[in-house]
Amino acid sequence: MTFTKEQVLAALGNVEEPDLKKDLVTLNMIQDIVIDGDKLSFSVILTTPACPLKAMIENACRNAISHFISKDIQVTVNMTSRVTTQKNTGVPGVKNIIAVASGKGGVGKSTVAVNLALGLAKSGAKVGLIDADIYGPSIPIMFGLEGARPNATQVEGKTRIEPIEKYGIKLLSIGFFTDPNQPVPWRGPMVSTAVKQLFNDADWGELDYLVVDLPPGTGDIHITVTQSFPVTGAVIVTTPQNVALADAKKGVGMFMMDAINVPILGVIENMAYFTPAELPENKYYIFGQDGGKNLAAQIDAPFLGELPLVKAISESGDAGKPLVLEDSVTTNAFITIAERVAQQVAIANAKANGKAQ
Ligand SMILES: Nc1ncnc2c1ncn2[C@@H]1O[C@H](COP(=O)(O)OP(=O)(O)OP(=O)(O)O)[C@@H](O)[C@H]1O
Repeated sequence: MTFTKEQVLAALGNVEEPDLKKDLVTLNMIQDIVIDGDKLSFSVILTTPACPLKAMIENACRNAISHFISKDIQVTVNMTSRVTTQKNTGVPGVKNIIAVASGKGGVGKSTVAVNLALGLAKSGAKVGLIDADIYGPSIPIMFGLEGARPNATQVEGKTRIEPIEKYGIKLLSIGFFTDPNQPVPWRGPMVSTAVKQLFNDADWGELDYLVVDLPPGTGDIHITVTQSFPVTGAVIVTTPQNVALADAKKGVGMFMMDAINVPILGVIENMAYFTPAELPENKYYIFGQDGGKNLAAQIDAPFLGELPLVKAISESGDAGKPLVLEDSVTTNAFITIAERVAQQVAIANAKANGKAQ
């Protein structure tokens, strides 16, 4: 049997990228086509290694070859990825900045930021994490890094900070530079300078995603981060109670202001329901149901998922080994959320680059 590269491209031109609503060939996602007798291999370059549609796209490619050319071709599909970016993130080497925000404190914003960063890294992406929660930096504890001090060197008269590497990601926390027992009287300009240094004076190297844990509410740090660096988008964490939702809405309003204008990648509902460890099938919606989903609908943003209220989440955070690194039902919930965030980043980039319908 003989077939040509042109036939392969024509067949794969029928496979649509479901999020970007264009075909894989137009999007330049098909590469390395090799034909050897009745054997065919090619690569599909996804927009993120955390693509939740990976299996579906691979199947669609196989079906297209079988349907449009022949059932007898032995197809090898190499699913790979190149994380997309917009023109300039303002931090050299960093492709995407993802801000994690909440209206109220204590809703689990840091827990989500940490597990999101590690979930993205688990998929194979290069990830960094900045803890910009100047009022209560909790990331050192969640990584078992209390008291750690990153190395800083002077290069040509400028300070270069080396992010700490743990569990496969690079991280910096404002907590590494402050004494946890001393309330620091941070003032506006000092806060801005300190946070900007975490971005500008650190050797982040090449990163697909830089996740930023913002302080709760809306304030100086939000303005500094969003105005100094082109943030790809913000993820909003809320709990289901009305008070939390009302505050989350205020937070969303800030990102949507003309002067800030950061796309909302979606809403995550944390502590959505309680589930006892011995009865994981049972879900008790003790704080009410669908609050996060309704908020997402109101602001016309994607709903990225629910996380249960489970002891393992707080225990793992306190023990310095975030739950996404373990193997549990809740781990899967975090992984799904990380995939959906990566998907929304890819959509935001495609829109900004005029590549999505
Ligand atoms: N889904 C959950 N189940 C159980 N405990 C949780 C869950 N999410 C967060 N926690 C716990 O709740 C506490 C607050 O979480 P976290 O520090 O992530 O919140 P935050 O919104 O970042 O708070 P802050 O106001 O300090 O910014 C922590 O002890 C954390 O382990």
